[in-house]
Amino acid sequence: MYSVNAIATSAEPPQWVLTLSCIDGPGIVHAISGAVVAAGGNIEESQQFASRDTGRFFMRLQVGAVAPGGPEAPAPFEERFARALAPVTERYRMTWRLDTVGRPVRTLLLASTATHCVNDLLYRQRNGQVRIDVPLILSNHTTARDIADFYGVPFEHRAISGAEDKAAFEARVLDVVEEQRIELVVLARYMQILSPGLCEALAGRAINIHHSFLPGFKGANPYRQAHARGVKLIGATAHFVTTDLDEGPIIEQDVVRVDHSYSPAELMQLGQDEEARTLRRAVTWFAENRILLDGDRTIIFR
Ligand SMILES: Nc1nc2c(c(=O)[nH]1)N[C@@H](CN(C=O)c1ccc(C(=O)N[C@@H](CCC(=O)O)C(=O)O)cc1)CN2
Repeated sequence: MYSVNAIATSAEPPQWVLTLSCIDGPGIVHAISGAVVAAGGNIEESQQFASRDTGRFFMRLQVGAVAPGGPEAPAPFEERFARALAPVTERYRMTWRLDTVGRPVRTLLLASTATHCVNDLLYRQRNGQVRIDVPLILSNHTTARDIADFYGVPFEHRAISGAEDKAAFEARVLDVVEEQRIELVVLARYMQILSPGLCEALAGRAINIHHSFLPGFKGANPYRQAHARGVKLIGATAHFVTTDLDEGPIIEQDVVRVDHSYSPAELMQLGQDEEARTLRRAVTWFAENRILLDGDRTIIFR
């Protein structure tokens, strides 16, 4: 299975990022770098990992084009590279993806009442730190509308007060994903549990920010649980969304020290920065093709 996304995005010479996985074995790196050279490319960044758990090999390459191609009319680098890769990907039965470095990822934000993660992502998108395009914010509350208006991002409110509303909301998510060619759905403190059907449809392309250091304190009120438990560290966890609540493969986590003097409200206040920072990193790594899945675990090439 492979895909090629190649839209040039800036004046700098274009770079490509190749991510791949396959059953581990000898000669993979040699074969891949040979394909880069054959296509007239230069490896500018390379990371790899062989998983003893699953016996699979994972690799991320960032490649620049050096040679314009052969004597005949030069084909674009991504075509030359895909052609050179074909025998290698077939021989090793690879799952691979070729993308352009810096290409903004089409991202749908889902929100509820909390706005700090939406605000942070739109601010970072605006200043070019997070390479995403956000065609829509979809929310079951109206709280984030002002922030969406400030950043000029379309906002759609659909209230949820029962199962029918929830099903309609989820149907709208799927419509938007198709209509807007969405590559990533971000649950930016979206507080409704997604159905198994939607989780399956969005498998590997929906990221949630959970407001605790998982696996501790699952559910909707982790700060209250943390306060009651008297923890000395609180945190946040960005993970892929699966049917099992707060159980999806973890992408990034962060913590901050607290003590007995913090009320639940103060823990929530303090935790907002951790949540925003943790989600920002996870979305950035997704946009830069730095996340690969090894079963229920992630490999992060950062
Ligand atoms: N299928 C999944 N859906 C969602 C996940 C997930 O991991 N898998 N994460 C949540 C986010 N979340 C914690 O991070 C969370 C959100 C909401 C709830 C919850 O109990 N919600 C209640 C309604 C609460 C409300 O309306 O405020 C419910 O849905 O009945 C627990 C955890 C997002 N979705």
